[in-house]
Amino acid sequence: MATAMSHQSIASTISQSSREPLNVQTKRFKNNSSLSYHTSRKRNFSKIEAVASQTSSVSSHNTLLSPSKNNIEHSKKKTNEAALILIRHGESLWNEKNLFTGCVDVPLTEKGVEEAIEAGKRISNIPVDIIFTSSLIRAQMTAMLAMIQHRRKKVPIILHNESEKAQTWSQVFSEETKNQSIPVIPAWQLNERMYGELQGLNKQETAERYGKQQVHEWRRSYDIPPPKGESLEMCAERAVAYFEDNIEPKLAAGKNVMIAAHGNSLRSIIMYLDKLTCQEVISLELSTGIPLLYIFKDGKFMKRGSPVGPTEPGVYAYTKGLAQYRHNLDENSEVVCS
Ligand SMILES: O=C(O)[C@@H](CO)OP(=O)(O)O
Repeated sequence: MATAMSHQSIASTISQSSREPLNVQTKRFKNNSSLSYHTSRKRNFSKIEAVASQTSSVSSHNTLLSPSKNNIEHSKKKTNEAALILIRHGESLWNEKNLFTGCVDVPLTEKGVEEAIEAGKRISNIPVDIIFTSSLIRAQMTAMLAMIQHRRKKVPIILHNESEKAQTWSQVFSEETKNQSIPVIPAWQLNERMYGELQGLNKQETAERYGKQQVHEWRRSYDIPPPKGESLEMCAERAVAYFEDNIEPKLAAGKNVMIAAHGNSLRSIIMYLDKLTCQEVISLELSTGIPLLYIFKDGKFMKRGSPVGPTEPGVYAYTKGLAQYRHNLDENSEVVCS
């Protein structure tokens, strides 16, 4: 392992320029980086859909995402308000073993499965039209397990856009079925920060070997990468760019979005949403399996905390749209929950 890492304190290594809010930095990345930034039952459902929102699509290649008649109708009712749910995956087998995980693709533990189900219950009354996940199984398991709890009972379907054949072979040919589905878009850009030569090492043992301070810098500083890995800044460069280019346009079109990702890719996105400084993000910690709600309105993100339960009244008071959606779910509960 490379050992010639900086031993400066976190405070002294964060440069003046790196204290700029991330939105400023992101613009700089874009300029300078070579990285690519780039019946009654039916009526009831329609009513819920109309409130939940709205429009079409990421890519015209995938039939799940191409605008159906229903969606075209909904697009007429487009609002500029949408819900954004962020969720860090449930506990993984390597979280349990206290190993640096990064981009190693390990599944959830039983506790992680339970956390994902619990998270799903907490957000079961909040509309979700499209899901973005990392390409890693722990985030995808979390998204799927959470959505199985959702009252709307739509089926989350992973879009396979890795090749033309994969797209063609996974097409759906029923409009009705499409309308009862939620597209799940995997993106490597939302993956956990690549932990370099720390991946697979025990966190405690690494601290004993290299010193607590050094390991803390590797884990929580903004711009110090672990040996041959990504710093949070590098992770933000790809995760925030993906968010801006692919997720924000969906929210702007009134789509309700859920993102299932990782501790550090989500820390970098939250840094962008909350306009945190490089100092402030250091102390930001995310628990596994805890959903966080934002409302996107008029181009701004409003932090709404973590819904503690599906019936928490406060959550639905945030916007008229959410309250109406919840009301419609309750009115049609015998249909929706069957
Ligand atoms: O090991 C990892 O990939 C991450 C998240 O579990 O660890 P850390 O908390 O050190 O960023």
